[in-house]
Amino acid sequence: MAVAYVSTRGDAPRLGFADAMLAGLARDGGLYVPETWPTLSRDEIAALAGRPYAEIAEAVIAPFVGDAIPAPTLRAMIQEAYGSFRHPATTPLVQTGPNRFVLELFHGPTLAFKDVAMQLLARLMDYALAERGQRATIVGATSGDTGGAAIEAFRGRSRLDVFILMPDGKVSEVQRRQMTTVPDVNVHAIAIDGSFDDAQAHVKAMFNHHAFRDRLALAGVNSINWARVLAQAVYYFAAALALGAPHRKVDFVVPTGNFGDVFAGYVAKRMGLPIGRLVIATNVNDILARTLETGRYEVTGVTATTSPSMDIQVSSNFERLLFDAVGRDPSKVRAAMASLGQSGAFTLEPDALAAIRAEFDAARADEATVGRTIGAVLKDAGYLLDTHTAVAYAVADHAALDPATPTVVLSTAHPAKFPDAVQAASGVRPALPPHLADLLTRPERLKRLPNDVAAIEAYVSDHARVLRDAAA
Ligand SMILES: Cc1ncc(COP(=O)(O)O)c(C=O)c1O
Ligand SMILES: N[C@@H](CCOP(=O)(O)O)C(=O)O
Repeated sequence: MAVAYVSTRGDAPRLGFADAMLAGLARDGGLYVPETWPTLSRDEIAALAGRPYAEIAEAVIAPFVGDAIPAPTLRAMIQEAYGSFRHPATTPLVQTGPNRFVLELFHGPTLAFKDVAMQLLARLMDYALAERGQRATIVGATSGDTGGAAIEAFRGRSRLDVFILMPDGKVSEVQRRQMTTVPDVNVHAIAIDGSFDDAQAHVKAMFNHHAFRDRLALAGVNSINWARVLAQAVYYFAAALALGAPHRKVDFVVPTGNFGDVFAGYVAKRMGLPIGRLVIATNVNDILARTLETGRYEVTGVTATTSPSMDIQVSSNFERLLFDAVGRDPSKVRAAMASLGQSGAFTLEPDALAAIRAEFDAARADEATVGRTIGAVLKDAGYLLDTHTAVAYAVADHAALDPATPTVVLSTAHPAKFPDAVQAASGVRPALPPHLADLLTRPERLKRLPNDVAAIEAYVSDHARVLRDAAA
């Protein structure tokens, strides 16, 4: 049966899978979520043990897609998407200690976990647009990895232009170059004089500017897009199955910024995967750790760290969790988001906080701890962590988790994306894999714009092929 999608703010059309995917942000400013959670039975989960990643992906994703895409077409897209990964397991597990595992999510083309969802999303969106004979204009915000993964996945696609906003000077050189060295005409890398939170706010403002959104046929590739989160739920299944699920529980520790990745773990749990604890690991930009501690979600300034992709204060997907935590009452979500817009904060009701604490723990790791962790894990386990993964590894070291339950630390990026920080912490300078070996000498193309949504809208309007074709 087809699942329908509703907005967390309750005032946008109820949509099917393809429309929700193409919509990105709901028209009321909320995020689409499934109206009900499809589940897999214990036997259905058990039957996936030992199956290839693509088969697990199909079993997890198909119930959310319903009849929007014929099953053989979906299967082919999934197989093609993960065929581009450099590891046969797609997302392999590496044991680094007693009951401690690292889930390597960085074997896709841009060396970050974003590839897992983005390689599939590009195929899903292309298919949906081709079915309708339409084009779209993607606007996205990045703190480093979403942009590169989106550009790689959508480059050269005739139905889509992609405009990515990054905070100028605040992503690593490798991350910047993955966005600026792609010559395809449908790719536009834009640096704004602001933070990731500013970039994300501009993207949401463009979606909430309905005349602009409709004229450009805007689409989103950030985790505001439900399909992104859905594709990320798959690796929780793959990892847990490899460690004995559904016959035993697994805990996950997730380096967190925009709350998409750890929310995907929550989705897997809602579907029936026996996950124990979901641990939110933040760097010193610790809004989520503070929220779980105090019940108050309060935005403060962003501090630059060695894990730049997690230098985020406004965690978009927290709104999806909030929706469930307040009993799916959209008026409560609207009130919280209005308060966030007006005063930069909202307070969780005691029941909502208790519901969140029932599933999640949260803690932060400071810069010194992250550096020490990279050095210690290399020394003790012979394993080189990237800085984001190290945040989660450090949090896992101190979390009150059951030692008898396997702990999986999500490794969201390859260390070679952050060579300076990793070298400073470990003495080892990680090398880029062969397909990116000449990245640092490729010519760059980057547009710099002020931190101003009107200037960004003007640039997108001037360059989007949707409008040029309409005018021709
Ligand atoms: C390497 C890396 N780790 C962790 C995160 C945080 O993930 P999320 O934003 O889904 O919480 C990001 C950014 O999304 C990232 O690029
Ligand atoms: N950390 C991300 C920020 C955007 O997150 P998303 O999951 O909502 O796309 C990045 O690296 O760009």
